[in-house]
Amino acid sequence: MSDDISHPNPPQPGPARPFSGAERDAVYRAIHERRDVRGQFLPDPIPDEVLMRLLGAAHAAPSVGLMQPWNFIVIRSDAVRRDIRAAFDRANDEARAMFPPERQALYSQLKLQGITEAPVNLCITCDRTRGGAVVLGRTHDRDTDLYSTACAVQNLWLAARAEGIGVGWVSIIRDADLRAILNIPDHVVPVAYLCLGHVRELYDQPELQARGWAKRHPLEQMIFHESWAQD
Ligand SMILES: Cc1cc2c(cc1C)N(C[C@H](O)[C@H](O)[C@H](O)COP(=O)(O)O)c1[nH]c(=O)[nH]c(=O)c1N2
Repeated sequence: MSDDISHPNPPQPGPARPFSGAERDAVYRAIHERRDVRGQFLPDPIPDEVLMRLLGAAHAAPSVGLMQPWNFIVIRSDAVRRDIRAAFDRANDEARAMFPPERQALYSQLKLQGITEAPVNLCITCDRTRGGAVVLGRTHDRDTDLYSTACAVQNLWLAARAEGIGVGWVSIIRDADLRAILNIPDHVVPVAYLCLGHVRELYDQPELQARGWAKRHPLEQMIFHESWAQD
């Protein structure tokens, strides 16, 4: 059953305007040159209009049923960033201990956050109640609101690369600490805690790969045809 047929004046799509070669290259460049930034933040403030463009990119993300479940908690205060940093330090000690002993020395050498160096921190949250009890597209997978919020994070991350702003995602924090420090209510999930700031230098590959912690897999290994491939 569709009510489109009886719609007196159905909306019509406009032309799919093609990208020029340069525009297309710029999109791929942002994708491939985006990096997770931990140690290269400059102290220069991020102008409000730049931050608003980044938040506009996040807010333009796809979302299940157009739910737009996100909010953006903008954090500039030294006191809050110090509290978050302390929460990270506690969690990072726990995290290190979870790895096999032979990996712990290398883990200790990794810088995994730039919370106090980055002039802006941003917590992107997901309000699981937005849009009411039944949301189009979320009926059979409740977590699609969380996936939508991750799409917003990635939009911001790519736009930031184009703006010369580095972004670092910090997930080594206990959920309860984040909730307490930022006063986040129970029906809202903090999806991403991000550090933002200008950067002059970026790695040309994932820093975890450059430091010998992990390797990027070849694309060919990730593609299956018709069904999950057996080994
Ligand atoms: C959900 C999620 C959570 C985290 C990350 C990413 C994502 C997607 N990453 C960054 C991650 O290590 C990085 O993206 C990969 O190593 C690939 O590097 P590039 O992003 O290509 O530079 C990350 N990095 C870090 O130093 N501390 C962290 O807590 C996290 N947490």
